[in-house]
Amino acid sequence: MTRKPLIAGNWKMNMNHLESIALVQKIAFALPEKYYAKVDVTVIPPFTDLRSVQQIVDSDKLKLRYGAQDMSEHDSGAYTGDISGPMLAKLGCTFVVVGHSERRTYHYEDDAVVARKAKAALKHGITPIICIGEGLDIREAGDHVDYNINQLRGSLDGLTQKELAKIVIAYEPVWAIGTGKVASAADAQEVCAAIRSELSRIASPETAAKTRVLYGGSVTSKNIASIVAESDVDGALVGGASLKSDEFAQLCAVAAGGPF
Ligand SMILES: O=C(CO)COP(=O)(O)O
Repeated sequence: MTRKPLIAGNWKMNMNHLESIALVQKIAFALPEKYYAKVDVTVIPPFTDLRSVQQIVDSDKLKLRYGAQDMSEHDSGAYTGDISGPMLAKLGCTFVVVGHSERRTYHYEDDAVVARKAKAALKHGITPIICIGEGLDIREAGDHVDYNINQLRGSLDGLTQKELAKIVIAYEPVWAIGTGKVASAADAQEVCAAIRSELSRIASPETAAKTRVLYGGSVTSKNIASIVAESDVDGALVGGASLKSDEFAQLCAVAAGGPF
């Protein structure tokens, strides 16, 4: 089965709403519409930018999609500072990242809460991009495959078969995030393939065959070609390189098999 690659630009805590308007317009200009037949592209701005991004995407009928970097497991209520699935759905978000290693580290999110957030996203028609990934100590000990599979199981706990068929997984080794130390294409393939076989067990072979498994960690327009050439890597979750319009557009064009 061929899976359409997905490139997700995670802006993290960068870009105010005015900057977000400029960046989306520049990406739209730099990546001609024809590329969207071969690659899905989404930006993942901070919450404060989503309304501005929505307005640009809607008014210019862009094929670019957008999503949020996190969401609450709850629909509403006394959860100061949190943002709910219904709020994101109302803003037209297609995706939400859950379980990013920065949330796991700085906000102490564990697999159980990640799984509940993923379930909440699906309840509101938003596709969760569920992140897993090992630290350097685990990689050096050679335990990375087992570690990621355990994290995957925990982060999917309680999802029904129907829900499992609607998710995106992102493998982001923590040691490769923001460090310039990209995993080799073979390293990315090893874990992404293991994720797919586990999905085949906990969901079904059909679901595993159609689920997009992304790689993230120091992805640029220079290394994306070798990463997406791997049979089980279906795109990338991109941090730093998603903040520059030309670089991000180039990266998406290469993921589409271009430039053409
Ligand atoms: O964490 C990441 C995307 O979610 C990766 O960040 P970098 O691409 O900056 O390494």
